[in-house]
Amino acid sequence: MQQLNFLDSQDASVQLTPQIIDIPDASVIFYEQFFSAIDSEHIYSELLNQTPWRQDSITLFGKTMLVPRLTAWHGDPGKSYTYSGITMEPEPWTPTLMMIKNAIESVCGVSFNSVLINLYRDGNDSVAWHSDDEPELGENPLLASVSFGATRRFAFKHKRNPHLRVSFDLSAGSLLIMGGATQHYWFHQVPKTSRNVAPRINLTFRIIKTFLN
Ligand SMILES: O=C(O)CCC(=O)C(=O)O
Ligand SMILES: [Fe+2]
Repeated sequence: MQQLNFLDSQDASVQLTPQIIDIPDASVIFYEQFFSAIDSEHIYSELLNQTPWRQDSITLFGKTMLVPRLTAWHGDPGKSYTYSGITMEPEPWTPTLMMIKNAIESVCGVSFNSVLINLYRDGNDSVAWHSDDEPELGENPLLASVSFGATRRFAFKHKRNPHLRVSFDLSAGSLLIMGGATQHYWFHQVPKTSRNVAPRINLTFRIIKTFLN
């Protein structure tokens, strides 16, 4: 088995047993502690300092507002991505991002070509109900979501039966994998919280399709 706590090989506190999030019409797997606490702290401060954070705005129903979080987009050259009307050209992979990508690819069994990074500065930052179903992600996208920094709540809501909801905490070092029909049938969100929370960084690794793949 591959050594996953690659930054500090003395720290064996990683959890390599996946949990299945048992919801209908979806394929969701969760590793509560994929990266150790020590590795997670290290990765968090590297990402916080090295990432070219952007503050985007979106226009909805003629009203322009700031996106309630900072974002960055890294990936292979040419894998541009349109997200809520914003087209992003990818920044290059950094050694930190490559290390995370290699670690998660070893359990996902695919090769990701891009990553969207979100910085939730405090409890006022959030991501509203959505599904990652943009056409460039393909029919049944596989998304791997890694979190560092403060713990935030993550929730799923079924599109056809909104009473069907599941939520759980994403803490530092966790890995959530969504595949199969998940994006067809479910929305997800990270709601605002009135609790006094420190910043959180989330990365969603994605596969952007082009005419070549
Ligand atoms: O921050 C998270 O856990 C989720 C982010 C997300 O859903 C997205 O960027 O599409
Ligand atoms: Fe998402």
